[in-house]
Amino acid sequence: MDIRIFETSEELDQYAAEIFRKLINEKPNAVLGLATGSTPVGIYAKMVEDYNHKKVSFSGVTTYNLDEYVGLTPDNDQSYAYYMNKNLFSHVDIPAIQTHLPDGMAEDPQEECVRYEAMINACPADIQLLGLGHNGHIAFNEPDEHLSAGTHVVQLKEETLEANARFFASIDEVPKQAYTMGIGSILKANTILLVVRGSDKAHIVKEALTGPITTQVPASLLQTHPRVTVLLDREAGRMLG
Ligand SMILES: O=P(O)(O)OC[C@H]1O[C@](O)(CO)[C@@H](O)[C@@H]1O
Repeated sequence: MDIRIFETSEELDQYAAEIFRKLINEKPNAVLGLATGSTPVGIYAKMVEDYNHKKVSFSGVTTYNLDEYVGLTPDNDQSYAYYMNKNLFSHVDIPAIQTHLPDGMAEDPQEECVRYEAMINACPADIQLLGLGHNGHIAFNEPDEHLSAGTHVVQLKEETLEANARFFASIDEVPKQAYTMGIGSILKANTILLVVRGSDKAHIVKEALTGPITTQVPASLLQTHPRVTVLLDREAGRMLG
């Protein structure tokens, strides 16, 4: 595991965007696994900057997002489809047909999971970007006695609803269910890029990266992957020896 700690968020964003730029320049038809939440916003901004400076083109790239809320339409400003358009897709030259998220409005959630999982399996990610939840969740794989390997619908934990309430008018508006790639789907990526910021995540960073591998800390399963790069700001990395 390659762990890097950055003095500033700007340096972290720059470094992460460079990883994507190099990959895409070497492999223009790269498959990117993408994440949402507050963590990757600055990284996407740098990727857009690189595109504007003609350092990279996304025209051949395919993307798969980790998750989506159940019941939100793509034009709902809290859906992850909306987030991706706002932060990345609408600013670069990626054709919409090459971008994929679970369909929050699918009529049959079970069928939607099967459809999404089949797509990911047919096209494994060259790189998977991940944020980290305060309880150790990755995508929406919440701590539990058992974790699912494939794409599935999850019931979000109270702490996740609380953490994500900041994006909604009130906690009651946060959808209670979400589609998420499973841990097995995530671990199929060739390379994993875990990004964490902030002092409030220092404890879970230490637990996930150096503690026992347990389903109670879903991110700890990343310790089993051969190619993981972890980018931390100084605050998130403060508890690592
Ligand atoms: O980047 P944030 O907003 O702290 O969120 C961390 C994690 O939580 C989620 O947003 C889901 O709650 C993930 O998609 C993300 O990786």
